[in-house]
Amino acid sequence: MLARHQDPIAAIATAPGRGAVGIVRVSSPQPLDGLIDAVCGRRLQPREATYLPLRDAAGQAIDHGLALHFPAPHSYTGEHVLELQAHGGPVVLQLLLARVVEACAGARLAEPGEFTQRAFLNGKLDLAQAEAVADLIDASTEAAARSAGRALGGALSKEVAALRDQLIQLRMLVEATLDFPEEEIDFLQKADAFGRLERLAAQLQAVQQRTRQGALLREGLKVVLAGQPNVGKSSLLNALAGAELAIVTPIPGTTRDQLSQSLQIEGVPLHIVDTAGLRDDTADEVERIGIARSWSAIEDADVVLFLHDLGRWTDPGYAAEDARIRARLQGVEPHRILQVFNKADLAAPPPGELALSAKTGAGLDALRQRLLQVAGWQAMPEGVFIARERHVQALARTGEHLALAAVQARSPEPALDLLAEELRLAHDALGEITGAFSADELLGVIFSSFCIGK
Ligand SMILES: Nc1nc2c(c(=O)[nH]1)N(C=O)[C@@H](CNc1ccc(C(=O)N[C@@H](CCC(=O)O)C(=O)O)cc1)CN2
Ligand SMILES: Nc1nc2c(ncn2[C@@H]2O[C@H](COP(=O)(O)OP(=O)(O)OP(=O)(O)O)[C@@H](O)[C@H]2O)c(=O)[nH]1
Ligand SMILES: [Mg+2]
Repeated sequence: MLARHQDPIAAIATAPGRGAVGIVRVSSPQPLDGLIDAVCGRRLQPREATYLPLRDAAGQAIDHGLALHFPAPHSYTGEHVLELQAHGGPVVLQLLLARVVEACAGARLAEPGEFTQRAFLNGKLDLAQAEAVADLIDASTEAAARSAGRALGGALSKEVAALRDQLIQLRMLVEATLDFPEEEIDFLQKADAFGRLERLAAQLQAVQQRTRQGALLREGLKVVLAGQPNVGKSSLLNALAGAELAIVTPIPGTTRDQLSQSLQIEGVPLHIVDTAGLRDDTADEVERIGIARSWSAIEDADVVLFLHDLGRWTDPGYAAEDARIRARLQGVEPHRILQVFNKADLAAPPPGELALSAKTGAGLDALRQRLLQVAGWQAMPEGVFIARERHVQALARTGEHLALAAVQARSPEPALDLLAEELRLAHDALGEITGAFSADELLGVIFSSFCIGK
């Protein structure tokens, strides 16, 4: 494993396919002078773009492009980096890639995320920032991109560092006390150790709140449109998307297969899934399969938008079917179900219920706001940084250990060794976010999800 981190690595850093310009880059712990001589035929001024022929083994130009040399440690990876910026055709770039691997002793193709992994290993980025690099590339809305930019700039890392500094001070107090058992409680009280613990827990909650918002921006919300046939699920999808994506007809059972569309509300990505209308009595084999898929989509949903038809709401047959669906929805946590009444242009909704008309567009804005509310989104004035479920979980574990520490602190006879141990565990959990205490395995999972060349 260690030896692999010493290999020179090379990759095409730009997106696959045709482009105006494409970049091949190499990163190596060893100086790249031999490679530069071979491919560029001359020395390069550090960090200065030079236009020249990029040569193959026979000295023939593969392309004319820009070469850029970043000697270590002043590069993205912290290693020696050479960039060849060529014309962006796939064949040209493949030839250049093959050429640098051949001309650079010991070089191999980079694995996904390996350049960024090296930046992490060389201390150029911490783990939360490295993840933000991938999130910036994957961002599907402007809000997500901006908040990934903030995380890459170290916003999450700074908040975590502030918590960690407080925690370290507290640990020092407690650990010091462990060595002088006679005076222990008195000493801790004088140093306001327990007050510090409470303030730290409060500070953690604020960071957790912001991190959850960041995770929502990254993952988005999966909203499944469910309900009986013909209630207007596909019409609602089309109305939210502002385009005729799904087929709409007055015939019940129109939608057979799922149709997903990603959109955004105030920058929060929303993945809307239209499903086949739920009913028990269909004789149609295709529709039955579609309905089975509807139920599995409902299980996967963050929010099930359970849609009703006000035109038929008082019809006994409709009500009976509705009751059957409700019974089957028992397994879904109530906070994940959002009841919505469609076709408000035909009849008034039951009092207090959310109503809309997919046909006229009335009530759509209220629905959007309601979805954000269900998701737990709070419009924060600027400053949300992107985050991942992994960070949310690590903060939650930090909080659990702080809570257990507080139990000791509040007890009339605190067990200081237990208090110290919980604080240590809280510290470890916090360290996972920036990678201070990350297992190799975790690092592997994180970096392998990057695109190649990053
Ligand atoms: N052509 C090109 N564009 C790119 C990248 C790249 O690698 N190549 N990046 C790659 O993802 C991003 C930029 N990231 C970079 C981060 C650090 C350094 C760098 O040279 N750092 C030095 C010097 C810093 C300074 O002068 O302030 C250092 O950290 O010491 C370069 C690119 C986006 N654009
Ligand atoms: N008046 C009125 N009609 C609507 C409204 N929304 C949908 N419809 C009509 O209701 C019928 C069914 O609409 P769809 O969107 O296909 O319903 P669905 O729930 O997707 O139906 P299935 O795919 O069969 O499950 C169509 O004729 C729509 O034009 C509405 O708000 N008001
Ligand atoms: Mg439909």
